Amino acid sequence: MMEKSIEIGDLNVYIDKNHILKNVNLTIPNRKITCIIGPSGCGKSTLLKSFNRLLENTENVKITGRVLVDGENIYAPHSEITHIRRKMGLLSQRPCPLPMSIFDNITFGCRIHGIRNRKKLKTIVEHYLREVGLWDEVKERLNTPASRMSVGQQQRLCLARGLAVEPDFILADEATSALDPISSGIIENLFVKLRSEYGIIMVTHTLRQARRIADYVVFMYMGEVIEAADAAEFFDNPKHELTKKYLTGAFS
Ligand SMILES: Nc1ncnc2c1ncn2[C@@H]1O[C@H](COP(=O)(O)OP(=O)(O)OP(=O)(O)O)[C@@H](O)[C@H]1O
Repeated sequence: MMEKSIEIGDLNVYIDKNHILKNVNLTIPNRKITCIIGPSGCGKSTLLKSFNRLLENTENVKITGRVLVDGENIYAPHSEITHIRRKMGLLSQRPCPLPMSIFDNITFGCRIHGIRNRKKLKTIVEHYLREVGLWDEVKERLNTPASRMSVGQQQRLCLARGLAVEPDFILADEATSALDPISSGIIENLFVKLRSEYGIIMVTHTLRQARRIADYVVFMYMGEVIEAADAAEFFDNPKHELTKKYLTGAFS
């Protein structure tokens, strides 16, 4: 089977006439952790949002170019948004559990996609809570509100909720920056475990985090992709002057 990937071609994004993403050409590999790094405001989140058409919620946005997910241009006129989003699990900076029980949080997406059988839903809940290492912590209180969990647990719950709809990719926007070091480490370790099954794309502003877990690195500066390479190559043998400066901490 052909490996799924995200291919970005001549992607330009304008917001209020500001040129935010400048002619981005890039292939994001599947079954690897890709870290998008670069200084604040360089367009990391905008690039991530372009992968599941989240930018369309922004006012005065204009997007040109292609994003091919699994060979399909998600910006083609007849492309359907639910179908695209199903391929992408999204993890935001702050955990955002739905205002319902732990159980219902996990099954929310499945129910939208038509799974109603209670026994099947129970199996799904246990499977994905185990996948994120939460089962033993919460199995006795599946029907209590998710909001009562700790922030770190909530973030793992949100990850489990995303996984439950069986996406191909996980998009994580600084998904550990609001967490304490222990919870943050748990999420990092989960990403490392999950990369055998999913393409994980994470925006991070900590270079150290990228050094710890990235397989592939995309370095952006002022809306442009300056350099994209396998992590070992990127960190040990950067090609571009700007990359070298960024890695030595000349700017951050
Ligand atoms: N909704 C919006 N309206 C206007 N400008 C926006 C909007 N979203 C992003 N921008 C602008 O686009 C540029 C890129 O923003 P983006 O959030 O993608 O950068 P980033 O690299 O993720 O930054 P950070 O690391 O600070 O989160 C910034 O100049 C920002 O001000």
